[in-house]
Order: sequence, then structure tokens, then C-alpha cells
Amino acid sequence: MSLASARGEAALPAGDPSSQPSQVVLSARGLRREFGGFVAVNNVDIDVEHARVHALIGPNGAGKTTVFNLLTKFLQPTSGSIRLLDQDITRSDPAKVARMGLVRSFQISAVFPHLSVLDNVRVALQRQNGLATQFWLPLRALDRLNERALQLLEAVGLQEARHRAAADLSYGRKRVLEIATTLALEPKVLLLDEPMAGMGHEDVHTVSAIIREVARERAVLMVEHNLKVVAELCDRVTVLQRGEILTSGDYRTVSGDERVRTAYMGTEDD
Ligand SMILES: Nc1ncnc2c1ncn2[C@@H]1O[C@H](COP(=O)(O)OP(=O)(O)OP(=O)(O)O)[C@@H](O)[C@H]1O
Repeated sequence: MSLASARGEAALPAGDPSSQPSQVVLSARGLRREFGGFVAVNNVDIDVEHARVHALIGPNGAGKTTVFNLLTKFLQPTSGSIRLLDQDITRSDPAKVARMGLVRSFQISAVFPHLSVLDNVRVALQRQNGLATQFWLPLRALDRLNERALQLLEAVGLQEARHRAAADLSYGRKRVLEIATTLALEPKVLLLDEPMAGMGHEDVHTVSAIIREVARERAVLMVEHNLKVVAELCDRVTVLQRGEILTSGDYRTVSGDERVRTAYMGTEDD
């Protein structure tokens, strides 16, 4: 698909976020990461805003995963700084930033296949509530977890499948379940690594709608190769090339940039 045609007949994102004041919740300045002598990410500035969906795109090897790893503190930057919710997290560890509300959903589905859909969400909620190590719980505490688990399943359209083993779900619905378990952690900033990878059209549509919905109450930053999804879903797009930011802006602006078209030549069918 070409960058220019990706938006197609797409409607504006729900709730037209351009009408809301912007609030930066995660930002990086001058981010750089070297591996040996190789500079994988250089001079990256990024601002991720509350209630917006922000896409990080770029050709293979552009540095998207490295930026994700830096923001989530799985990698330490060689230089530069990162702020989350007005706190400097440049030297924090992943567990600390996760507790602060920066939650990452991995590219590979991370659900427990033999547990039911409902139990997968309950386990995530138990962790979030610090109940995981208690071998017994008052019934009322369990009821509260059940209630919240059902709310989350309803939010992602999986309530009917709640008693099925996660292993029996389609690939797309497993990814949806994974998003539900991620939401159980009450993220303020949600980082999604190629949430649509390997999905059919119908699942892409479902997951797009879920992401749009969850972004009403939090910031979402996603790596995404599907440009049609980026065009329809994302309020802001940052384009990386060879570790550096080529440009950043709304889809229309970015897709009209000749340098972006050149960067994508030969990879537009990704
Ligand atoms: N641990 C590492 N050691 C050495 N080089 C690395 C390491 N991690 C990433 N790189 C290099 O850094 C560059 C950026 O890689 P990265 O995985 O961040 O790109 P990407 O944009 O996510 O690519 P893709 O779209 O293919 O996943 C690549 O040249 C890669 O080979």
C-alpha cells in the first residue's frame, strides 16, 4: 500500500482529539543508543500525549524496537533523557516505570494458554493488586476481581468467550486477550509492539476499535507496519530512519513528505 492512499475513506478518529488540550505524559530528548560502535538510535526527541494514539513507523532496522526498549527501560540510553509523568526516569528500571503506569504489550502473545480467558485476566488483576502471593483470598476480594475482570472482557468484546481456554482462541482474539490483561495493569501509557501483526482484516478492525477506545483514557504509542491502520487510527506519526527521526506530525503531513516516501520506497507493501 502506498503512503498516499493508506488513509482511503477513513473517518477521523473518534472524539476528534485535536479539540482536546494536549498533555505530554512520556517524553524523550536527545535519545541515543550505541551497540559497540554502531549507533542504533540517535538524537531522538519524542512527545507522547494523553488520549492520543501515536505511531512509530519506519523501514526495517530503523530503530523502532530499540526506541521502545529505551522508553520502557529494558535498555539504558547511551545518552539523552526520558521523562514519564513529570518524573525523570532516564536511569529507572523497567519494574519501576511499569509501577508508574508505563506498560508494554509484547509482540509475541503472552497469555497462559491452558487457563480460561477469565482466569488470564484474573491473574493479571491479582498481580496488579498485589494479591498474587496470597494462597487464599476473602470471597469479597475475589468477587471484586471477577467484577473487574468481566468489565475488562466486556470492554474488549471477549465476555462470551470467558470460559474458553485461551489456547482455543483465534490468533487475533488471543492478541485481544493480551490487551485485556495489559489493561488490568491500569496503564497510563500503553506501548504496543505491532499489535496487528499476523491478523486478518476483521481482527485488525476489532483491535483498532479497541485501541481507539482504550486511548480515550490513556496515551498509546505503537509500532505499526500496516500503514492503513496508522492512517485510520493514529493521531500522530513519528517516522524513524537509520535511528534518527525523519519527521513527526499528523498522518496527512507525514505522508505528504517526500523524504518519507523515499524512505519507504520498496517497503510500501509491508
Ligand atoms: N542488541 C543489539 N546489538 C547490536 N545491534 C543491535 C541490537 N539491537 C538492535 N541492533 C541494531 O540496531 C538497528 C535498529 O534495530 P531495531 O530492531 O531497533 O529496528 P526496528 O526498526 O525495530 O526494525 P524491524 O522493523 O525490523 O523490527 C538495527 O541495525 C539492528 O541490527
